[in-house]
Amino acid sequence: MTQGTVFNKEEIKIVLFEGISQAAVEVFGQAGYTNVELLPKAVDRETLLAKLSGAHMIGIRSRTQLKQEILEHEAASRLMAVGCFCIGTNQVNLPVAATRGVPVFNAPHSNTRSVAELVIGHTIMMMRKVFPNSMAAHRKQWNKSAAGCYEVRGKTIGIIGYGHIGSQVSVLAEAMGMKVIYYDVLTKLPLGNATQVTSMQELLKTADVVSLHVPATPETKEMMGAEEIALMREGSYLINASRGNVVVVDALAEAIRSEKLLGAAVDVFPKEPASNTEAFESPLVGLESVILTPHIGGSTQEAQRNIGREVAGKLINYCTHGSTIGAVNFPGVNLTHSPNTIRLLHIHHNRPGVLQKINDVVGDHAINVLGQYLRTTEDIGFVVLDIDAAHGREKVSVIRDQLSEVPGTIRTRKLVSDEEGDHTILE
Ligand SMILES: NC(=O)C1=CN([C@@H]2O[C@H](COP(=O)(O)OP(=O)(O)OC[C@H]3O[C@@H](n4cnc5c(N)ncnc54)[C@H](O)[C@@H]3O)[C@@H](O)[C@H]2O)C=CC1
Ligand SMILES: O=C(O)C(=O)COP(=O)(O)O
Repeated sequence: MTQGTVFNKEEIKIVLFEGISQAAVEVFGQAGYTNVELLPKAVDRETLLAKLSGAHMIGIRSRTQLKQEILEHEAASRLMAVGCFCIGTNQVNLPVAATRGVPVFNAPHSNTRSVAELVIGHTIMMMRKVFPNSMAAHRKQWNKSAAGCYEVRGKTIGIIGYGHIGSQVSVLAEAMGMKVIYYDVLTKLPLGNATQVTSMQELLKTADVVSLHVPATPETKEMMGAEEIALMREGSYLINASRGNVVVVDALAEAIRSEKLLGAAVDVFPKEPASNTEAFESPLVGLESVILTPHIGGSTQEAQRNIGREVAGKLINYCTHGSTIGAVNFPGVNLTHSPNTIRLLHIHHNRPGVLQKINDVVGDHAINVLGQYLRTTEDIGFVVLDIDAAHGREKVSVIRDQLSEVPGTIRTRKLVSDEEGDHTILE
């Protein structure tokens, strides 16, 4: 019989990469998870593997790539859950994580306002040529001129991707007197006086400023190339604070050089330095009408603090209770305290017959099941069984062993609750 290894909360190894907020460490600490290592930046592959070794949970931001090779590496064999302390989860191979039984959590709202504010700032700065004039002033050069400078009032902003960020840009832009049109693959409720247009082409032909707020998907890869930029109005502007490979950067650089576009503001790049010590290279470097920011859309104290709390909370809920609410690649089961139970988690490939086998195993034992939960996605099934602790750990371990043998099983876990219902031990 496999008793499994017993880990108390303070033995659960958590590694947080990329300068995640101290707020996360505090939230872990308050919940009893004190074995937390906080690394200030993204690390290279070797260090990543070394840090992953023995880690139960990790936290990353947008730079750390959790590719198939990393997730399937021996070093990641203990990995139980991943927290993306950001919105984007494209840096993680989500299907592979799921088939390893590793739910991935993120913070879908916490930094959206910060991005929207930066985009508004970028819009005004671009249209007033603030950065080239400021840089000239730093060189002791006085460029007082109205040439090529415009108010944003009355101009049309075209938002591509009207989700959490795009819709907030919409509200803020309208408050400044801009007209808002947007394009989205889904029909979205227009906020204020914004208008949804039916094609991206229509938006590109109409807007004075185009702002991109789509996720990184195969469909959005290079969605703004030379052809699309050619459709934009002469003397218009482009903002990208979504993902670097949404725009063909060479095409954008050419449009700036030819003055087809009067300016651009870019926060994200196809290739970003892994850390602040690495040099930044881009075809846009040196084009003074392009505002370049180092992927800081979500980098505010407020956003980072909120993200730290939110994602740490989700990881704690998963580790302590098995709750997968908020996971982006996993069936969502909302679980809380369950006093005097032994909770078995069974993660499996969602294929016919697995559930029947699980029920057969449970049925073969005369046990009191206090709660049973099932959620599935197309590929993954997640069953949770709350078994009366009166049956004893030994018996439940036998059941767990048998459940582990069910064909299609990816992973099982056993959580033992104390009298208060806190599942303090991971076996
Ligand atoms: N610069 C930065 O620091 C940050 C960048 N981001 C990026 O911004 C992206 C958007 O964030 P949210 O607004 O929170 O996401 P969201 O999921 O709320 O909104 C995305 C919207 O894009 C739409 N969409 C998807 N594919 C599309 C397509 N092919 N054409 C048109 N619309 C399409 C969706 O229907 C949705 O309405 C994130 O995925 C992330 O990559 C997010 C936070 C910080
Ligand atoms: O939330 C996102 O998707 C972002 O792009 C922000 O990434 P970051 O946490 O600043 O590396």
